[in-house]
Amino acid sequence: MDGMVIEEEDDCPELVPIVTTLGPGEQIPVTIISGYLGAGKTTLLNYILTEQHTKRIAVILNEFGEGSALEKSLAVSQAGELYEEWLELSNGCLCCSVKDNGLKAIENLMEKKGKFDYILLETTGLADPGAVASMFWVDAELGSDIYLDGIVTVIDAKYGLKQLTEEKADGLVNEAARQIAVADLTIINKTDLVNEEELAQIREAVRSVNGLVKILESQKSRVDLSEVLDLHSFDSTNGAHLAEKLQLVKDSRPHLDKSILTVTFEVAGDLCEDALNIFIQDLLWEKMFKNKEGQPMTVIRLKGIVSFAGKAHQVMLQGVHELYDLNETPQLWEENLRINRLVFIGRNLDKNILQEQFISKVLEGANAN
Ligand SMILES: Nc1nc2c(ncn2[C@@H]2O[C@H](COP(=O)(O)OP(=O)(O)OP(=O)(O)O)[C@@H](O)[C@H]2O)c(=O)[nH]1
Ligand SMILES: [Zn+2]
Repeated sequence: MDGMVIEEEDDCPELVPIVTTLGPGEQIPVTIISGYLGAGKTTLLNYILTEQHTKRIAVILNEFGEGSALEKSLAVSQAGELYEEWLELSNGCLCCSVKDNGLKAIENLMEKKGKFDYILLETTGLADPGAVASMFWVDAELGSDIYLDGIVTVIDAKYGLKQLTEEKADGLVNEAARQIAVADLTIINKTDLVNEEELAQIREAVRSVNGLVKILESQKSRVDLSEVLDLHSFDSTNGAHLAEKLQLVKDSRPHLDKSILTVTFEVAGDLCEDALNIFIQDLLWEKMFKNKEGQPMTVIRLKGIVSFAGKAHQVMLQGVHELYDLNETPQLWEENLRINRLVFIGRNLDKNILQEQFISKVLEGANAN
């Protein structure tokens, strides 16, 4: 090796060309499993692995090891058999680690072990699942083999309420509330530890944060897996299902002080597509909208079905943090029944202000400019 420059061993898993053996539409779903410390995430993973025998499932666990080193375990399960591979990641921050290395690590593993049918990703208890979700979402646009199927948040029936009401310094968003805000499905676990009244309280608190989320209850994270896997939460071919759901959403009562909550409204008519993009960007990126107290509205999750002038099909709107997407669904509008429905989950949201802005800026014909 005389005279040769030896490159430092990189912490990054080696780069592997992505050989796509999957046909179109054969992408692999990723379900993100989030939840506060000790809520029952690993218990849920283990339950899925023992119950689900027909799928080859890859599990990504993120646990903090000694010091700042994060050890990342990749395990593959088939018919309940587990084998593991360890990846050392230099970065203590999950979302950054995943952003830089995670997808490559998954693709790398698939190279070596063959394709999986499903990927489960357990985030650490304090992680923001929205940040992890965004990473898969961005990649989906780059034509990845992997797509985000849904975000599942496990909640501790006994301590969940306390975790939700914990005040954060400097106006930071409570992590437990954030995890519920971005979830497609929540599982209130450890129901054996509470009575009916306590269970009703936590259920109500979850609903007050996220008016759209499905709520299951469990002991030892035992839930019907058909309610957890293959949710297709972000799939525009699922537009009819979302449209139905949006009709049932109600504004949530602020349950907790300064909390995250859900607001929803519907407006009949056609929208201007460019104006909608500007409205969403002003809201998500520029944080231009303020509530009556002058605090900027922060949207964590956004969903909607909207109607564009001249388009026969319904369009699905999806947003997580600062990312959003508009996709045409297979659903056709019924003439004269074009009703835009939007649901916003976040902080400092003022429904009336949002709705007024939406009508004056985005609705065709109502435009004052
Ligand atoms: N009583 C009771 N205990 C449970 C239930 N589900 C899980 N546990 C226990 O709660 C503890 C935490 O469960 P985990 O599945 O490790 O929780 P986790 O969310 O993965 O925890 P972290 O990864 O440390 O954040 C374990 O001791 C479980 O056995 C339940 O339904 N009832
Ligand atoms: Zn765990």
